[in-house]
Amino acid sequence: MSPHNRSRWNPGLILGLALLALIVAIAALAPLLFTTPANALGPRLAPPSPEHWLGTDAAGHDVLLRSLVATRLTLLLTAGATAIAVITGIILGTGVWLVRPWAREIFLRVIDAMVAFPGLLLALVVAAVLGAGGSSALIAIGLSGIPYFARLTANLAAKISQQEYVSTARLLGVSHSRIATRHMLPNMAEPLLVLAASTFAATLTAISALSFVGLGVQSPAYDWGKLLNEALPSLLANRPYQMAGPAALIVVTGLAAVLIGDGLAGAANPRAHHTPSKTRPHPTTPDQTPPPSDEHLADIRDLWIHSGDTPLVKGITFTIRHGEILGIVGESGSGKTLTAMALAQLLPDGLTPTATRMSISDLDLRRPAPPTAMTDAISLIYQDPGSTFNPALRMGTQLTEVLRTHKRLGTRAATQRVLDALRTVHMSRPEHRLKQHPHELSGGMRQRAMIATALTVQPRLIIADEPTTALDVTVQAEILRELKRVNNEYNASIMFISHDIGVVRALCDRVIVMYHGEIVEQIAARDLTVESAQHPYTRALLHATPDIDGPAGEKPTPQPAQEHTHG
Ligand SMILES: Nc1ncnc2c1ncn2[C@@H]1O[C@H](COP(=O)(O)OP(=O)(O)OP(=O)(O)O)[C@@H](O)[C@H]1O
Repeated sequence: MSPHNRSRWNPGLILGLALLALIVAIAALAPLLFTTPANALGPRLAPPSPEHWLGTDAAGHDVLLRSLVATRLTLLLTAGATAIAVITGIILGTGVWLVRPWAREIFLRVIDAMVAFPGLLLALVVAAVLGAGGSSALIAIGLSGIPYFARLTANLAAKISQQEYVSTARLLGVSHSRIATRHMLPNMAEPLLVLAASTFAATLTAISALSFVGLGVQSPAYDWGKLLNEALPSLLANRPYQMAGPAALIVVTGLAAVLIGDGLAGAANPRAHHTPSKTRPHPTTPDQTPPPSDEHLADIRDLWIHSGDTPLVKGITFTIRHGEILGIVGESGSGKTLTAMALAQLLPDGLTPTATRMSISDLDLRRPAPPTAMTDAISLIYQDPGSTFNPALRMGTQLTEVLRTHKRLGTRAATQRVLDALRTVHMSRPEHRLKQHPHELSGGMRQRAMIATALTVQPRLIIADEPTTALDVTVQAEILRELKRVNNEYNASIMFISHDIGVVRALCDRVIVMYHGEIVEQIAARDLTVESAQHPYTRALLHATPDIDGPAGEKPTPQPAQEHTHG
């Protein structure tokens, strides 16, 4: 989509709406005004003249008047068939991502097979079975459009279903229908509108084609396709003007649909109305009490994660104490994220975890845990604050969702809790933020909002997976300070995944070094120096880290991390 399409009223949309208004006006008025003169018989096969602008047909009907009268029936048939294809296609295409993986595979293969079958041929078969006529054409073309639309919707939904806000909604136990309607469909609205508009244009030609070959609308009714059919002998006899009326109306209507789809797509995109914010932080005091402290919070023993027969994480064992910040470092692909996702029960399809023990307090994470228990146990802060939130929903709706869904708080109480948390993490103008969409907040603000969400539910473990990698270096330091403060003031344990040894050393108490799916070293953060590290891989990592010269044994305040790339 080009940038100029992102304003609410763009020239394409205006032109499309004007053309559609014209066509709809013709559809509404022409049958009322011209049915009788369109049925009147005059001279046969007359050329264009002041009385008959586009001439007359073989029976002596005025071609222009019949083209105008046919508009209503053609539009109704096209709209009906489009509605069948679009609505059913959206339901199927979104639904496949909400069912179990094996059922999804079957559905997708069936849809693929149906897409491969030529749509018009399917429509011909259906029309032949149901008998020729307008309503059979409507059903036939509608049905033949479903697989195509379902496949496109499924492709869009595939991407959205992997977004972190959908994972989070699943983690929170939000119902399938709600995930589909609140989280997935609004984020597919833009491409779906464009697709619906092009489907309308394609349906128009398909319906007209069926009538043209004699399987659509039957006499005495007529649509544009039927008029083209009747004009065919004239075309062959060198009288092309008899086709001009229906042909021009088909082109204009199709053009209107495409222009509107493209224009609406720009308007439907919430990011199109971005107003950057210019406010400053507004610090206030926290009002929450620390949870009680025991010894070990998380206990993971012999955790394996397999993709088919391939082990990706190979029997790792570690614990996290209450109030501890555990760093996990290691090169890209060493299994850091998968370990975290296994704890959160959010491993991608196809990956299987096994462990002799995997628990947070008394919650056994080897079995599906109830959503409320998971919410109390774990909060996630992802790397990319841009995809953490649903771009179609206001921050207030998203930040209060967990409190409304799981803590059963009313909207007012939930909002108050969120506001307190936002103030705690030094979010500027928190009331205003709740009314904004995620794209209106900077990356740092979105990460603060994520930390605030963690504060509102007070989980026992916060998993932060490279939470500052996507941020500006100055913002990184602030976010790290907030994490440290949350840890200090609320005794929240944190599992902090990072590539940045300097940050890990500054922030964490203890560090796990991972390499090829195994833990090669567990070491106190203050010992994370070339001299103290035991394993050659850890020493190699430390050698490769330029900013590790802080005084050993002393824990510095988190400093702005070096900018680094994420593998
Ligand atoms: N869905 C999946 N299917 C198969 N293999 C996967 C899947 N997800 C990750 N892997 C593989 O598992 C290994 C560990 O991945 P993981 O994302 O945990 O690494 P990481 O240490 O977090 O890396 P990074 O720092 O780049 O995020 C990698 O080799 C990766 O290619």
